[in-house]
Amino acid sequence: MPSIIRPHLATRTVPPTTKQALDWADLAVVDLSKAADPDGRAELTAQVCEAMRTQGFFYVVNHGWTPEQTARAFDIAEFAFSGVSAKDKQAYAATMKTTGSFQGYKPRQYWHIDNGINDQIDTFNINRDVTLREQPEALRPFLPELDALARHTHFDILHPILRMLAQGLELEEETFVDLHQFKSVSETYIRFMKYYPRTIEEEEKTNNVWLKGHTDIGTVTILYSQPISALQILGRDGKWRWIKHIENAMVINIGDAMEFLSGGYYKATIHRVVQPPEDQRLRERLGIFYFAMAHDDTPLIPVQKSPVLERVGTENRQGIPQDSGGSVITMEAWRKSRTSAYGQSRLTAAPGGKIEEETVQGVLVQHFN
Ligand SMILES: O=C(O)CCC(=O)C(=O)O
Ligand SMILES: [Fe+2]
Repeated sequence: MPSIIRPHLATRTVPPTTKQALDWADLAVVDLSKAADPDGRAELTAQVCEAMRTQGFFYVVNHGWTPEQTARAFDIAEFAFSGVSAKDKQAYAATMKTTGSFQGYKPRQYWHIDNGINDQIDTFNINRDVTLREQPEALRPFLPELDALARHTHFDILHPILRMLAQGLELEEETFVDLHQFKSVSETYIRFMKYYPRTIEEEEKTNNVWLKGHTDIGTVTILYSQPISALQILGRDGKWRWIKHIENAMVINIGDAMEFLSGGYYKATIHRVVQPPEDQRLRERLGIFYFAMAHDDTPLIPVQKSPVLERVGTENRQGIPQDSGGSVITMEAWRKSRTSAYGQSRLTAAPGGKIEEETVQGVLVQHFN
């Protein structure tokens, strides 16, 4: 393989982890190097399925990407915000409302959080096929590295996880991989995300919530672990717990689309982002994510012929998404409706005041404060 030219970039100083004792979520750590042989895979499958049926989140380590490669990816993520002009960010703005796609730059303050307060988050999203759209000139020299990042995450992390999720349903191993080909019409994309510290008023009016509790739209979300603590998951006991940073690990969770495809066997876990603990409060928080979606034309109905689903039945918390005529909808229709509504739609407060709701394609979607 020809080696990739790596243009010079400033090296980010990685912020220290918090010293505070937080109520950490106790998540499984999956050693992906064991996936190479069948016995190891069987062991991991049991671990992954248990994690998905209980916590809904787990870590992946030994995934074949070095700490140096991860650090470089964060340097590029930083540059995507600091090295691209405001004019270009506007020229390459994401058009969620009109296209239902997050591709491009989302400016700060686009999403409503609570009580009239909007987000302080920049996002930049790029399809895994980095050639699909034109990108800002400043970013073009980094496209080969972004391509490598997407391919690594897709083939070395996403696909092994999808194989285990299929095996957990006693399906043919490639069932979900076949719905997530790298070369396909689908939205699967890299996201860079930068959170900025907020004013006291913003903190007070949102109860310190930076990104409302939600489930992800797609099938599998892969988050590059980073040191600023702020991500929390909602436990089955109704308690929010913090996700702890593990160096060079990935944090994995599934989204709505996998919940639909698995007939509710794997559940999309609710998570949110809150103000970091005191010793990290003034820092910016930079994130890298890989949001996987099934091929655009995939109908979001439970996969057929799963002996597990035949035994336990499908119990889908959210039901099956369908259009106004009652037809099953596709991944494309789901992601577009959710994306255009997100942070913009009028939500209805559910009794108790903590949850707001909306109906998207016939399915109840909840947002937590
Ligand atoms: O910033 C994080 O850690 C999580 C972000 C998130 O949940 C999302 O973008 O869907
Ligand atoms: Fe999320």
